[in-house]
Amino acid sequence: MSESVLTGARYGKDLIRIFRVVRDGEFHQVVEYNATVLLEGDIETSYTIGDNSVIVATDSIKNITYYLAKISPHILSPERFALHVGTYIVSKYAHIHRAFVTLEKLRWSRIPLSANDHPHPHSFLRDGNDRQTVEVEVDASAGKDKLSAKVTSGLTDLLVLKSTGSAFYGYIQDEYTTLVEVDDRVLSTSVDLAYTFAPLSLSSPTDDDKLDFTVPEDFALGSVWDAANVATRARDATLDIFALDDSASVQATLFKMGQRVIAENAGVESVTYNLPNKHYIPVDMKYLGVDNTTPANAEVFAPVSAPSGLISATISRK
Ligand SMILES: O=c1[nH]c(=O)c2[nH]c(=O)[nH]c2[nH]1
Repeated sequence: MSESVLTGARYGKDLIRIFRVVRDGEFHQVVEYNATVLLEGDIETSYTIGDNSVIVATDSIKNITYYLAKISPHILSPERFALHVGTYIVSKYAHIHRAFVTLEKLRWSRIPLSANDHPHPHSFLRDGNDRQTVEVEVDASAGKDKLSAKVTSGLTDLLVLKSTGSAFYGYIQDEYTTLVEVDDRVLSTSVDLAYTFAPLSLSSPTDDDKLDFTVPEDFALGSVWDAANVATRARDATLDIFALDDSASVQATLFKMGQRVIAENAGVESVTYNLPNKHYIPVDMKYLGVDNTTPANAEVFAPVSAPSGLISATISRK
């Protein structure tokens, strides 16, 4: 056998499902997360010589995550909760140098009652399959008193469609071209968006029980400490541009979305969109003498589940 060496190792718990209620009398706030918590550090011997003494069991990683879901003051903010989990683990275990915490936040919105306009204080509705996403890396490799963190947030599975206001023409015509140029088409995509905040340095946690970081009081608007508003603005900007842009292509519309997220959020350094082009093909009825293919007469479409285009790009602050 030729010689080999371990060049990377990371482990932890995936698919930790968390639901948390925050009660204020009758008025409740709820969050539901799918979490992944992975660790790196001086753990090589667990792989190379079966040395389990360096392993924090993935079961314990799950238990820490649930404990922090119970006691963390940050539970309602996915960014801050992920930072708390990461900070806690790298601070508690001397040989763990990095924590990677990924959260998906599921939608639970208050039920608006039909009798009056007041949203219900403790009844909720899954009003969309899109999920907010957060990826946090807490790095203690420079020392436990010098924690730094990278935070990337975004959203996934935001399904949108527009029935006009999208064209596609002027592309390369050669022996492989069968696509017909159109000045009007159906455009649909499932938005996957990730935006990266400027790197953070975190204050070192002191309270052994909570191992928490502190949030600066004078945090800047649009920064990671303002992440809930950034998330709302990024989702709104994406939907606005999708609806209002007279789209020349998915590529051109994507770029405008990214430009707006950067312009509106001072703390966001770069934005990556992945946009599948979910094709809706006008059904050809010429054999019946019926025109359903010229853009003005295209009314019946066959949604095509595969293949789809896939357009992606990263837009960064200059
Ligand atoms: O907006 C589009 N971009 C493309 O690159 C492409 N390619 C294609 O076949 N249709 C489209 N639409």
